[in-house]
Amino acid sequence: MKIPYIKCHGSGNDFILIDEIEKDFGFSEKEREELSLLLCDRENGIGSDGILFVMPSEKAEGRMRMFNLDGTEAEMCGNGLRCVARHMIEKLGKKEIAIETEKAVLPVSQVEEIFPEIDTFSVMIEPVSFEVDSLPMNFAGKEAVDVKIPELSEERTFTALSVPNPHIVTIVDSVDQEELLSVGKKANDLPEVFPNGVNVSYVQVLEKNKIFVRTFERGVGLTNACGTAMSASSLVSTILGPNDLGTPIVVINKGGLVNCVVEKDNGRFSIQLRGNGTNVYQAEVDVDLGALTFEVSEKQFFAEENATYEKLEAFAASEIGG
Ligand SMILES: N[C@@H](CCC[C@H](N)C(=O)O)C(=O)O
Repeated sequence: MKIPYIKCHGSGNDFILIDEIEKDFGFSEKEREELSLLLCDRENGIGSDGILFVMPSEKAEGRMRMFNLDGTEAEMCGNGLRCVARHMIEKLGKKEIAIETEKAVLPVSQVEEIFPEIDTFSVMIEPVSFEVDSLPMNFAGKEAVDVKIPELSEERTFTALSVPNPHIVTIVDSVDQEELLSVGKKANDLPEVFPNGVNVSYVQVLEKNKIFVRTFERGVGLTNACGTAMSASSLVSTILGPNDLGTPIVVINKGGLVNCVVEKDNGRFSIQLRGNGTNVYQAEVDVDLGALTFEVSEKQFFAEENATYEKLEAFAASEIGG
């Protein structure tokens, strides 16, 4: 089976984008899982944090399904949605469209650059809920805001929310990556508390409306960035920290930076996530799922936009002393 794909990323959170609108491969659910396991593998595969399947939709201009590196499907993917938004916006020649995701049809658009020469895409992150049932999380209370989860840490307090994939967020003085790795692993090996697993983020407030976020992603591990996690972290650091509603919050991550605007309307929160959707290269992969082998054709790199992105990356690194 020959599958054309685009290797792309949002803030260094990298994906294999497969356009099923161009060609219907008729993938079964098992094949989507197998493709993710085979192709995302960092050692023996193409290597990526997940696969973005772009599909036809009856409700919007397109549909996104996102599978993690471990073959599980996520309800939502913020960085991935920006890549899909870019792909569909360029394909249709429109600036504003809607994309169907697992839990909602979401508006996406091309917006003002957040960094010089970086084509910027805005995606709406919703529905947002603090109800523990929405993650789900087993907890003695309807919400878990700034609470201890003794199974994870004796000291830290966490806030649980779905956006709509499950997240817990803690605000720290400085991000300890080893601790995050250990807490992330524990949280995803704790079905009695998080039956579906959970994304875990450590957030450092750099200044008002500027934060640094590191995330242990469910189904992947530590990634350069997680769009829904940066959105969740912006919201939590607005409620519990100094950030403002309705104002762009600069979110620095290991792979770059994004802006998040947290809004509250009629008691309901939503978040606009704005950032890059960068194409690294395009190629074709010839996959034999029976033999679990594949071969990649010659890659055509998008050299100019990758060079431009390096400037943003260098700037983001300088913001955190890297
Ligand atoms: N990196 C993504 C989120 C991907 C899904 C996540 N690992 C999950 O299982 O919920 C993002 O940018 O939001």
